[in-house]
Amino acid sequence: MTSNVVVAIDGPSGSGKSSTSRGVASRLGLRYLDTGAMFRAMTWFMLRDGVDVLDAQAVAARVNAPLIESGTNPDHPTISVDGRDVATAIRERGVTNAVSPVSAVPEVRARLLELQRSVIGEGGIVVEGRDIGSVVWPQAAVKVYLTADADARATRRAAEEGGSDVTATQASLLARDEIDSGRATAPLTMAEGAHHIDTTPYTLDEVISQVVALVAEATAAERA
Ligand SMILES: Nc1ncnc2c1ncn2[C@@H]1O[C@H](COP(=O)(O)OP(=O)(O)OP(=O)(O)O)[C@@H](O)[C@H]1O
Ligand SMILES: Nc1ccn([C@H]2C[C@H](O)[C@@H](COP(=O)(O)O)O2)c(=O)n1
Repeated sequence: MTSNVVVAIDGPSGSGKSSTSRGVASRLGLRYLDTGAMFRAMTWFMLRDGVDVLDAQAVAARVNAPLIESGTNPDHPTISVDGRDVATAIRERGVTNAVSPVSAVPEVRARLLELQRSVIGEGGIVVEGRDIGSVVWPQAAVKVYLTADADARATRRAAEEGGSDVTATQASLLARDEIDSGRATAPLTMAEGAHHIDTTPYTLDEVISQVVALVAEATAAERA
């Protein structure tokens, strides 16, 4: 009975959205959509095209040019731009530093919103980002807002990157949070009806189990 469910997972940078969402989708046999990867793919395209990413008009003028495609298998998610696999390229520092200003351009959000909704379609999917429960799919059966202390987020991310400097990593995460929370269109916010999970004291497996339990509860309530 979870087949058409939509699970919306939002939260600040590095709070555990991707790992939790993939784990939940895998356990429940659902699809998975990483909307951050779509914004990163758009940013990668702009940088490759030589667009000044701080010039909102220049970004808006090119917004319809790239074909962005997301594969939704949680065990092997993919992302491509004009048929080219950009899964690794979109995680590079240049994209990470430019993605928040590009994401604040209303035309970028409008184009990707349409794409995100078309992928969600009939449901059966875990979708993660910043505005999924508030804007993209406010009718989601389960909405989760993940957070973690800035120290925990930076330590986890630095370890994932193979020992990056924790202080610099934390500064980068917090800078993105500030732009993502402060933008005029679809800012990062906890959606109405969302369950807040502070992941700081929990292992990834424990957080996945908590979300799986919320999905079971919501789908049981729907059946009753
Ligand atoms: N509950 C947890 N306990 C310990 N480590 C965790 C937990 N959740 C996630 N992690 C680890 O923290 C790191 C960041 O997690 P993840 O990439 O899922 O965050 P995110 O919110 O999707 O980040 P971003 O917004 O930058 O895409 C990863 O290395 C992940 O394995
Ligand atoms: N729904 C979303 C998802 C992502 N973004 C922007 C803001 C993030 O800083 C950036 C990269 O996302 P991440 O890979 O860190 O999840 O994309 C957004 O504005 N809305």
